[in-house]
Amino acid sequence: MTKTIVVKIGTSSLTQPETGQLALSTIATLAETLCYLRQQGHRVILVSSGAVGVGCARLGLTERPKAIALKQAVAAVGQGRLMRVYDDLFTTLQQPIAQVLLTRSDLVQRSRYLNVYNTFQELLGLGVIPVVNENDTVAVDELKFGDNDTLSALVASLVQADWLFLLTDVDRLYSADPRCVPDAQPIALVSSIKELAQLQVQTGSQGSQWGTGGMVTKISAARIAIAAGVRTVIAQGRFPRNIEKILQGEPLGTHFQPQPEPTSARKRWIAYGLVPAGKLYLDPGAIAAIAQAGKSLLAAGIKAVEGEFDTQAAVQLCDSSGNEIARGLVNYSSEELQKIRGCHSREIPTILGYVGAETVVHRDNLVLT
Ligand SMILES: Nc1ncnc2c1ncn2[C@@H]1O[C@H](COP(=O)(O)OP(=O)(O)O)[C@@H](O)[C@H]1O
Ligand SMILES: N[C@@H](CCC(=O)OP(=O)(O)O)C(=O)O
Repeated sequence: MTKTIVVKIGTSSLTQPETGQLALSTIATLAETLCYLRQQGHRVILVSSGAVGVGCARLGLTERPKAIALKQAVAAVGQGRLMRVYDDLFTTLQQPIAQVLLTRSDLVQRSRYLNVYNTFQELLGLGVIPVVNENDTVAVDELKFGDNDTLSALVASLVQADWLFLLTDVDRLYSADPRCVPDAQPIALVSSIKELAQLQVQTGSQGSQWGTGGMVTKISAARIAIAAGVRTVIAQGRFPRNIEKILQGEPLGTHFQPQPEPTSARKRWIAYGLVPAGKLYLDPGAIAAIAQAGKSLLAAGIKAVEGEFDTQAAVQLCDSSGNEIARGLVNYSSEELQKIRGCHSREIPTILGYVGAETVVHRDNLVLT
């Protein structure tokens, strides 16, 4: 049966750790594997990092640049080289590919989000393998995916993929970073988001020398993807053929089982496409109402408002410690919410001088995170 498969490969797998030069045999095997999947009739998307790493190698830089303008310039050098290599390999295998460079803002605006969706559908319908990366050269800090793990999960969610493979330089997720904790325990299966929280995996904050985000971003990417119904696997990038083995049922890597009832496409856009513009701190009663009873958020349950935003902005709904419980689109601006927070809905017309919505976030616009 045709499956939609998103494969993300990180810089640490695409380049030689010692020199930063391209790991050509890995990339060639990856190309062969993805072509094999296409021949099996699957729809395939590759999310490839490496623009900054390859750009550094091309320019003789020995460290990942920290200054934003330099990083953006280096990415512009590396992205072209990377695509050249991919196109040579895939063309040899008679497989057309496409370059898709995205920024966060492409997913924020609903019309652009739908446009990106349509473009992916057309490319996949044409039998093309889209090669996706963040458009590092133009991305601004406030509107960035920041790492390709998140980007790949958002792409997998957008196209409603069946599988997301996060290929990296370790063979799976461990209870702690195996580089620092030699007796860290391998984790084969994570069966729910709740189980993931209970496992209390230690990730450290750092990835490998050239990678961005380490395991933290892979775990949060897995969370986004499984909520969208996408089975996610963290696996070793040096052996791309393992993807075929995993699809045939071999127990390799760490599997994250998808949520049985995926969140709807619109709610996924609210939760992960939009960038939250503020925070609403809720009292325990409001948290129980939205999280357990599936109700809308009313002004009475809001204790504090953070940030400045207009009506219809996306905001985070948090407990008193600031832990996010849900996201939603607000029916009032931050200025209005400062006046009506803690009040009963029937008082709103008197306080604001007009009749507004009864709810602050309607349950149709609210998604638990
Ligand atoms: N709990 C953990 N299990 C496995 N690897 C971990 C863990 N915590 C941190 N890591 C580190 O994450 C690194 C992979 O992240 P990163 O360098 O960003 O890879 P990539 O370039 O593939 O995105 C591994 O090399 C490993 O040292
Ligand atoms: N967009 C950046 C990649 C950022 C990133 O997430 O890198 P990695 O952790 O290696 O997957 C690049 O192409 O260099």
